Amino acid sequence: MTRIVIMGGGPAGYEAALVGAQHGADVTLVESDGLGGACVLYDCVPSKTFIASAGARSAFRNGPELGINTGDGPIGVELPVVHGRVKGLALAQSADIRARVQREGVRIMNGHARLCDDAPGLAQHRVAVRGADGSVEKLAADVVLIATGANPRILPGAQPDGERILTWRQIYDLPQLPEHLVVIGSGVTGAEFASAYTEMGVKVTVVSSRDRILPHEDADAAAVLEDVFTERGTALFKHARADKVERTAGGVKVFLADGRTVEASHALMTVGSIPNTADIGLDKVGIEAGPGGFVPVDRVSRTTVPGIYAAGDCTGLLMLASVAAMQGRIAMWHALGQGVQPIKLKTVAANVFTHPEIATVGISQQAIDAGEVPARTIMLPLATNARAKMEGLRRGFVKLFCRPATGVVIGGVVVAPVASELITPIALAVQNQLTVEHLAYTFSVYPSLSGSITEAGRKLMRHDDLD
Ligand SMILES: Cc1cc2nc3c(=O)[nH]c(=O)nc-3n(C[C@H](O)[C@H](O)[C@H](O)COP(=O)(O)OP(=O)(O)OC[C@H]3O[C@@H](n4cnc5c(N)ncnc54)[C@H](O)[C@@H]3O)c2cc1C
Ligand SMILES: NC(=O)c1ccc[n+]([C@@H]2O[C@H](COP(=O)([O-])OP(=O)(O)OC[C@H]3O[C@@H](n4cnc5c(N)ncnc54)[C@H](O)[C@@H]3O)[C@@H](O)[C@H]2O)c1
Repeated sequence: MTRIVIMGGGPAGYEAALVGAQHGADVTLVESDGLGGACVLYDCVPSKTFIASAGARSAFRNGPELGINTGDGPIGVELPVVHGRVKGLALAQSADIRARVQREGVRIMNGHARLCDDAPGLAQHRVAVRGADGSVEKLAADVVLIATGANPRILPGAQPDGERILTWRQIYDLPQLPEHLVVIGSGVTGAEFASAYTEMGVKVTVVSSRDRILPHEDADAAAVLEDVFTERGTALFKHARADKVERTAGGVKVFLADGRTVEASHALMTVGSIPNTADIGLDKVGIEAGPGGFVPVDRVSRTTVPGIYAAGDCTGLLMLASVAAMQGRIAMWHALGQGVQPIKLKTVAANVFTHPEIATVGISQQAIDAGEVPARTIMLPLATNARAKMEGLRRGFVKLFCRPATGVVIGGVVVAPVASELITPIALAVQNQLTVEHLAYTFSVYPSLSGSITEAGRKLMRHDDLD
């Protein structure tokens, strides 16, 4: 029986454990915190739960326009209830995952795992597990999966104190909403929290080292979000690198590299993550970490050392829970001799949970504009969609990209309140190489936002006829 040791119980680790157990392997999963990993306990699940509360508050904004009276004062936020719900849901999901993994016959060990081979180049590997009481157990393994995830990056001049200078993992302990929150970093994490706190009625300032919010996302989508921020009074400092953050009598002061300063009541640091790879014995097996400390892997999750695989955020491939889980499963299928398809990042659907949401799949507009990929494109503003008008939605759009000659769908972007749901038909088309004709002939419900997707298909199809 193949002995598998998995280091880390996030989506990469626990999904791999389930596959290993399903294929009859002897699987041990070592986790130093809780099952579900940082994803379930501190990052993805808590943030999306918090954002759900923020969204519930924003739902009242259109009330008067739609003839619904929501009273004169602002809509209140019961923060202890919001935070209690966030933490409760995270713990419950972690417990569900633990129970499921245990039910499948996986041995779960609580402790810190470290590779401890006597020398690099051995066919079998060993993992030392240090428990909370200091005891150490050494496990022999035919296959090891490194799935240790990542932690918030800390700026040397901005040490989080959990009170005023915060990482995104500390905000759920705040007793009250900040009076004025400065969010440092405008990647996906920064944008999501800036949007959520804005929707909660908090004054927010975003400090972005780049020329815009969401520098890695679709530029038109980011422009919509910037418009929304402007409308809601959320300030955006561009080309602004934070050097340090200091506590003041009443809050925090952020010092920007160009000499400007920003004062606020609280600072939220969202300047990226660093992989948990420093103390896991990579040197013992001869794995050299790549730039930024990430473990280099190929598309079937192999490291440079036979028998040792890596998956998830510690590889830095694409820091998403869905990608982590798929990398973990692929590692197990490969290790256990199952037929396996290498991971294809071009078919990954992703969503930024701002208000409105921004969902993407496939080839980006940027790659098309740069001439890297030939494509025909269409962008339909939601303002032309009948359902959007009924709902009072003015912002947002659907973009669709297809191959010039064949009309095969190669990507798309949706900006809408529920873009995370609307992207699926486009993702389905990209994954299965469907054409704009397939979309055009698909019945969408009338009236519906997804009608804009089938209409985009029709618009691109008509181009075909004219070619
Ligand atoms: C604020 C935020 C929101 C996000 N929202 C989304 C989202 O909406 N959708 C999405 O797809 N992705 C989201 N992500 C990304 C997603 O959380 C990560 O991609 C995902 O957590 C990666 O899973 P993982 O298994 O690699 O690592 P993790 O979830 O980090 O799990 C790794 C686990 O390994 C454990 N560990 C570390 N070292 C050791 C060791 N030596 N021994 C034993 N155990 C160890 C850790 O305790 C941890 O529990 C978000 C990220 C952030 C920061
Ligand atoms: N909805 C989701 O799926 C979701 C949500 C959150 C995070 N994630 C994933 O997690 C990963 C990390 O995202 P992230 O946003 O946490 O990190 P990131 O590294 O993508 O963004 C951090 C940003 O902070 C900026 N920055 C760094 N130092 C700075 C400084 N001193 N001053 C001002 N700005 C500074 C960087 O330029 C960068 O734009 C991404 O791959 C993302 O997709 C996904």
